[in-house]
Amino acid sequence: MATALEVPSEGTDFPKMSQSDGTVSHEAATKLEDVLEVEKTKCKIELTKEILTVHGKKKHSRIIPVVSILSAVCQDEANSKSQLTIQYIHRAGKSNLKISSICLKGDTSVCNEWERKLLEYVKLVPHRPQRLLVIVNPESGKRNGLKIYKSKVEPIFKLARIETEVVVTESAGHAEDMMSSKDLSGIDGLVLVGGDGTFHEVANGALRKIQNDYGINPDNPDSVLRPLEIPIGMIPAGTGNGIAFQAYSSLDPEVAALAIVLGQRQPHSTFSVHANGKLLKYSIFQLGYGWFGDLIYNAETRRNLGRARYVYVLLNAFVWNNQRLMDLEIEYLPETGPDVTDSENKDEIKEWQKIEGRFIGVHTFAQQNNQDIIDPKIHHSKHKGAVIAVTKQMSRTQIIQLFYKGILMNQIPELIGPDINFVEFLVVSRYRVRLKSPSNPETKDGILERLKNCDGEILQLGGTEFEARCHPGLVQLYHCILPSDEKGIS
Ligand SMILES: Nc1ncnc2c1ncn2[C@@H]1O[C@H](COP(=O)(O)OP(=O)(O)OP(=O)(O)O)[C@@H](O)[C@H]1O
Repeated sequence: MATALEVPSEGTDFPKMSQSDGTVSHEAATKLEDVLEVEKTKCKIELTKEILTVHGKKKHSRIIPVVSILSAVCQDEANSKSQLTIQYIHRAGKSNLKISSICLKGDTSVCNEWERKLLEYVKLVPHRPQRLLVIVNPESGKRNGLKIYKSKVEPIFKLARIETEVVVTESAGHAEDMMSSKDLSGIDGLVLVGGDGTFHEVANGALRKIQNDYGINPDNPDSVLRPLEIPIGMIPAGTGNGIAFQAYSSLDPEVAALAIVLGQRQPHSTFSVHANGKLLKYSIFQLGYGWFGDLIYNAETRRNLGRARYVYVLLNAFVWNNQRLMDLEIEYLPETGPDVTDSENKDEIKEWQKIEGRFIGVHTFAQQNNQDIIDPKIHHSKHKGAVIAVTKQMSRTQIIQLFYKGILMNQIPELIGPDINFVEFLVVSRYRVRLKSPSNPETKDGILERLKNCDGEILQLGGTEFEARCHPGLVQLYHCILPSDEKGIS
């Protein structure tokens, strides 16, 4: 039997109803109590603003946090009796959220009152979305985004009584253009149905809009940017869906929809990428120059292969192993973070540092802001910067190490060790890259030197120099905390 006890309410950012001093408010302490039937057995039912409790034999009893209630629906039966069906979200396995239900029977007037009260309390749950803007890319992945939305996501949003405004994109760039002028007042969250590219467009449009609204010059890397106030959730319907996997540890659209209903959110660092005095794009997930950009360029030229294109480019990279070495000058502003207890680091003055050499590329990893940054020297500090990886030429074994253990599996800490001496990890708040001797822009190398992988999309730099600045918490992602993640969440 599934019980709602599996939903953690301690040690996570599940929204809580208690007051800031830790006490439960008078209203929350007020209980609604009744006796209703569960499978023909009379059971005592209690409801506070935080918990619904069904007392009874083991198979009937439940403790269901109000935050996890998906729906409460009362249906009339004969003789002034009704059935109240309560659906709730709970964990099932490591990376899964599931819906279970319990049916309570009793007098119609009592069941109606319970339905009313449950819905009232659910509406009070902090962060629970009531109105969402949904952007569907019908061309992502296997071109089934709309079908996924209609069959798997919309029914969940309807059960949760979430109002939606749905926009189906008509062309590449539509989502970004729309978001850059869309009035988001009254909207609690943005949901996109698609892949990483659609996420990137939605986030970029929304971030541009908010800087514009507040009169902030986004082109200047010194500008302090305004964070996006509402979270973004991704329903995986693309090819790679890396952002969705990072957020939910699952590529199941129903898990994503349930996580969005729960309203859990995680602040996330974002890079602004600048070149020639202009903001080019915001990057939320990954930013790769050199070899990491080549991979995405090669993958995009094989879009006809669908998901297999990523395997194709990796196999190619592995088999041919013809890495382009580039003479790079990398300047960076080290980030030591506010909570560093290590006295060695405490008084460190942040000054631009420089490394130069022949590298195959520079890659930036996605950074959730509540997690410890990965740096052996300052491992336990809560950090505000981001890790960039400056990579030297790799052997085939090292390529496997980097991809299997590192980027694809998102297990970067495992990369740090004596066998990872081909990557220099730097914790930065800002960095600049300059290619010292660029190739002719008409040649293949020249083309590759002038582009980046920005969230899995090709970003044209218009030159061979760029600057990227990390903005902690600029966006928030709907996500799903798994038990193994709890210690990393404050
Ligand atoms: N209606 C449309 N017609 C054609 N292209 C579109 C449309 N709507 C969006 N696009 C473009 O489709 C591109 C690919 O979308 P997306 O990245 O979401 O899917 P994907 O490439 O299959 O997945 P992933 O990026 O996760 O591998 C985006 O760059 C977007 O600009």
